[in-house]
Amino acid sequence: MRGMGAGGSRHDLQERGQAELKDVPLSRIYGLFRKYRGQLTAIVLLALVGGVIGLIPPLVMREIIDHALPEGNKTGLLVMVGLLVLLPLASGLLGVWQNHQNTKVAQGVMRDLRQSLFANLQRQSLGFFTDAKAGEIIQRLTGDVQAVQNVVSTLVVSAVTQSAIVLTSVGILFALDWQLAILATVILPLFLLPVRQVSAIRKRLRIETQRVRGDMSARLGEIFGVSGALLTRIFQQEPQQQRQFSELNERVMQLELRLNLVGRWFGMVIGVLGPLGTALIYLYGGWKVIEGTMTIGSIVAFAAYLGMLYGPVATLLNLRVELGTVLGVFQRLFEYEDVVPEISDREGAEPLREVEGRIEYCGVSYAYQPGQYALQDVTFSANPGEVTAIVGPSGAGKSTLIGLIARLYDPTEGAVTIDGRDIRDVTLHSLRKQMAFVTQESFLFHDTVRQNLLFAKPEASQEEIEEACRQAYIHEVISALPQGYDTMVGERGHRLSGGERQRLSIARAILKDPRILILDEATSHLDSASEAFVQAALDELMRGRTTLVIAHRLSTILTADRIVVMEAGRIAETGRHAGLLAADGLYAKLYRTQFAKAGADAEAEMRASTAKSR
Ligand SMILES: Nc1ncnc2c1ncn2[C@@H]1O[C@H](COP(=O)(O)OP(=O)(O)OP(=O)(O)O)[C@@H](O)[C@H]1O
Repeated sequence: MRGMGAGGSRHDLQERGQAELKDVPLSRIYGLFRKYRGQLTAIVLLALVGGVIGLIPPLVMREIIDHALPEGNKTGLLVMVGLLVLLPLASGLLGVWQNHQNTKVAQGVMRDLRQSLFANLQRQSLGFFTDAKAGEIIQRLTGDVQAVQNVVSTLVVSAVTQSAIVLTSVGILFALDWQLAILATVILPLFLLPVRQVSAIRKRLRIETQRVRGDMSARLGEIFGVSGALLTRIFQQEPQQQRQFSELNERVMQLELRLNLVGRWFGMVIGVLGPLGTALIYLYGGWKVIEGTMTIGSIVAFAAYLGMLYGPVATLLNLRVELGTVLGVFQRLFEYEDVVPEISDREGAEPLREVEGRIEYCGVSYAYQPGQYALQDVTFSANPGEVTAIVGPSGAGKSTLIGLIARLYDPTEGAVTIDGRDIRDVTLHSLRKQMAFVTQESFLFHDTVRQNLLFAKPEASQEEIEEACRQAYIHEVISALPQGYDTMVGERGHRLSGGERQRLSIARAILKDPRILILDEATSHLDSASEAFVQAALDELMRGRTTLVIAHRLSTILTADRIVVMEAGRIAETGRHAGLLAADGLYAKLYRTQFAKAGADAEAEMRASTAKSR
């Protein structure tokens, strides 16, 4: 199956909330953190020191109550109070530093992960993006990676330091009074039992909220993208979208409310249980004080320690749920890292040097899905400098055919060669350097006109850019824009007209100056003036290059050196216009239904506009 990787095929990529330890190789997670292990050790040590410092104040209070006060020792009192001020200060300062180090490590790991995922996504062939949802890719690269932040704070720091704090506190409790300590260690887990239940509920709610929020962003992206906004208005779907959105919106609100309410209840239970524990300690401990077997200072210290234990114990109880979530995130990220590109350089692939431009398809078949052939046994050649027009009904396999020459896909059977070399034997970079694609949808990035042009040739000078634009009959239009070549083209180039966008993408191809040109002529009808400009620009572009063109224009098929007629994935006929017309086959039928009509329409429009201008 295409796209199979160690993490499975891209079709298997799923949204998972939780994962088990056995599902995720820990060594791989460790690998991500390895280069930060020095910093991590420092973080854990700092957290331990901070935690231990935090444990001292109750002992100081015991000293004040049991010794300084009864003995009237003012100096001792001053020293102890000083300690009560300084200790939290020291632990606070350590906390700031440690938190900064935490974030540094987490951000470093996140940066490395994003970089590695981005690089792997860039290597993927087109098929990957046809199947994956853009929103999901963005979610993994931003949202999921963000979740890694929790790993450092939750797992590394919490697990180690909280365990240390709990162990030390329990040790101190036993040293203070072993009977009371046994009582405390028995009642504490009872009080904390609801914590697990509540956090499991909160976790579920949080995952659900994130999912609904994700849906909301995806919907908003579609609805308010220029194409979506246009479609909505044309089909007058505003009220329906309003309704759908308000449902989602309501759901987000309800979920957030429930999440908050569960949180509040939880806070309340802890708020009540905490003092209840303290009350029990005072009851039992107070009894012992009255009987003279325990000091007042010890009870105060004891109660303080007990209060300090709730947080860390709750965190430790939650650790399994947290660990599951974190592992789930890593699992999803590793899946993306593991998708093996379908198309990549073969071992020992050599660069394709300057070519003459002879293209041959030798017995090429291609199936998107096993057994379902979009192309079957296609054989033809395109001579250097000639124009080969590909025509055929919708779904005949024309786009698939031209995609193979740039190795957007590799043939299931057969081979495509350039100047006699199998294109799978040369490096992808050098292959694609030899060709330019002008597609139906002239995609432009949300950037300036200049940057969009430089995409084809980053080192091009202003003169080269302008020359290419002159040849594409677009220079005048650009010069008349408010900031000329520095004007932003708007989302997907929607500031420019369809014809202008096409000419800009033609200028981009001219700038690249390739030997091989792949064209997918737009089916949309431009007005005759625009059409004439686009045609003139295309003629300029095709001159002297080997051109494969999915033809929709009459002029293209009339002047083509060869016409390849496709039908249901096979070549039905090849030849030139006159010969094919005479043969009275599929081409003649297509010509009568599509091309002759398109030509007549264009001619009529041309005549009308000339009459009007007179
Ligand atoms: N990504 C894909 N996955 C599965 N099948 C596909 C995919 N892309 C195209 N196909 C199928 O392959 C066949 C050929 O499609 P192709 O786009 O090459 O036709 P076409 O001649 O360019 O059509 P049109 O003129 O309508 O653009 C069609 O049956 C189509 O449904």
